[in-house]
Amino acid sequence: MIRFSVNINKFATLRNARGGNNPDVVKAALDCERFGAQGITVHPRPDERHIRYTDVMQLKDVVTTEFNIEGYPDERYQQIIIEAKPAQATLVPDGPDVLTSNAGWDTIRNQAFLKEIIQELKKNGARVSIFVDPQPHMVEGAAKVGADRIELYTESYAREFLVSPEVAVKPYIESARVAHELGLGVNAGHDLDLNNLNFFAKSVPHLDEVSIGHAVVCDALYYGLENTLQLYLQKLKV
Ligand SMILES: CC(=O)[C@@H](O)[C@H](O)COP(=O)(O)O
Ligand SMILES: NCC(=O)COP(=O)(O)O
Repeated sequence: MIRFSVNINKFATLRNARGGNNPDVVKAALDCERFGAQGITVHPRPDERHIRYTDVMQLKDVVTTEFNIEGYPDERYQQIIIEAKPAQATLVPDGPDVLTSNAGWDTIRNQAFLKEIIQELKKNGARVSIFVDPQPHMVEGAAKVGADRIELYTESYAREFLVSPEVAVKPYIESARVAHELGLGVNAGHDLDLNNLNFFAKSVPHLDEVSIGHAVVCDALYYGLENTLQLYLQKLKV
């Protein structure tokens, strides 16, 4: 079974646009769980443009599915992991000023840094996943630094899917195989949507989890949140 984690960042973007508490991000997380999500993902960025530190601290007490916290592992992020104790910590190499995540880790160049951070995060009981491009040597690097899982960065899949789904998915199939052989779990995310998800889920072996946020919230505007989550869950039945 491929697990579906809903990234709730964009609920917070909408809330922050008016300064009040509408939509209520905690309620959104609980509703996503009620409608079938098997995990809740957040990516609290340093400028708190969507998820805030205080959201994470409220969510940690109420999320009953897998809580996944993404972020660049600076001191602020490490402190969040210590306090929130999520089931999964997903390390992303984003600079503080990026619009959204735009690359995977260079697991070779950052070997020493990642090794040390991962050891520390694991002391807090978190499973550690690292965000990588679909390149077998980066997956091998992820195993060497002690990650439990990789998250395959699917932006290029989503873009190239529009031209040729088979070509787009090829590097992901290869990377997932390598990860599995090395004993790593396989997550995936970024720009997955109702059009491209089923082909990805059917094609990529050993897929444990996808995290999807932006498209879920866009689709919910048209179909409603409960229907939208059901549509995504259907696409993951392979
Ligand atoms: C790590 C990742 O893949 C991202 O998709 C991320 O969580 C999205 O972040 P934003 O919602 O800030 O664009
Ligand atoms: N890890 C990817 C994620 O959480 C959501 O990415 P997106 O669906 O908002 O692009």
